[in-house]
Amino acid sequence: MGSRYGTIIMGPAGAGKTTFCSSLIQHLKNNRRSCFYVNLDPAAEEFAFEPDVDIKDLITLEDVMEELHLGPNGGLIYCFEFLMENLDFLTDPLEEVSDEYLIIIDMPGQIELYSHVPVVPNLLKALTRGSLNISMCAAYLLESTFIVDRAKFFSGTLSAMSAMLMLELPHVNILSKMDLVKGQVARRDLKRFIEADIGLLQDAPESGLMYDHKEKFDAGIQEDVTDGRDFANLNRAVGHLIDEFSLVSFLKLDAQDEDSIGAVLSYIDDAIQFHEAQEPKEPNDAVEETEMDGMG
Ligand SMILES: Nc1nc2c(ncn2[C@@H]2O[C@H](COP(=O)(O)OP(=O)(O)OP(=O)(O)O)[C@@H](O)[C@H]2O)c(=O)[nH]1
Repeated sequence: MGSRYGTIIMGPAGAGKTTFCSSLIQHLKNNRRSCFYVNLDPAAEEFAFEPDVDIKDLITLEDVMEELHLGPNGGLIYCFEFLMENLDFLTDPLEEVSDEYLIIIDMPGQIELYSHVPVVPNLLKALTRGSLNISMCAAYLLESTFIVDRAKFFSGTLSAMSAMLMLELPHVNILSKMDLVKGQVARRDLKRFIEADIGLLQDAPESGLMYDHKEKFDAGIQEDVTDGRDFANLNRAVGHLIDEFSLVSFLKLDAQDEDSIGAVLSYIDDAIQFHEAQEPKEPNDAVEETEMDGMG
């Protein structure tokens, strides 16, 4: 069991990470729970709740891009490497956080951070091992509106899977912005996406065409059929990969809905075994018993 408990909120740009953090903090406050909010996005601008630790007090993306003439992605990697060299900036305040707090870490949206550069795995190792010993769950957000475009959805699913494999943490995948999913067809489709049904990749097996290609096919628009088949084969292979891992499923999130936030939080709590840590500890029990004895 950890000494501290936390969740790291990840996902592509605009997936709703900061909004989810704010809703989660509000929900925790409503339920008289304590939280410790860490912003690790060196380009973040506005927060509904002021972070307890903000990477921008150490380094900002704007300064790095200006002074080192780096682009946004290179600049971001530099910011994280700088953070790793000055890790006390983050670990010292976290040392003060006790086990009844939920530590919430808001991350930037550049997905290369979760796919192939080692800086985030290294950061997480530093937080989850050693004296901090944070029991941590990764929450990976994808926009539910992606369901209108299956190729995007599956590329999102692959990015979630890549993060799961690279970070080696308990993982909760979340479909955000559920309030934007409207209409019967969208809701019917959604059911299949929640469990990442690979059959979706083979919706048009007779033609071997993907959704977008099928629409063009139905509309009589000429396409290079060989490309379509290759694409379908690739999709099938990707589908089997996702299926074989059986790891990718999604929770639904509407950041404006208190029940929806509560449901996602309960998955996070389970993943990090938060409630087990809050049960009365034996030494306290012993103190209570002694006090009871004294009263007699
Ligand atoms: N309708 C709806 N909009 C949402 C929801 N969550 C976030 N948004 C909107 O989506 C946009 C992006 O939200 P953010 O929370 O800034 O997303 P982010 O993932 O932190 O973005 P980056 O930090 O740029 O990667 C904002 O305009 C939000 O208001 C939601 O549950 N429903």
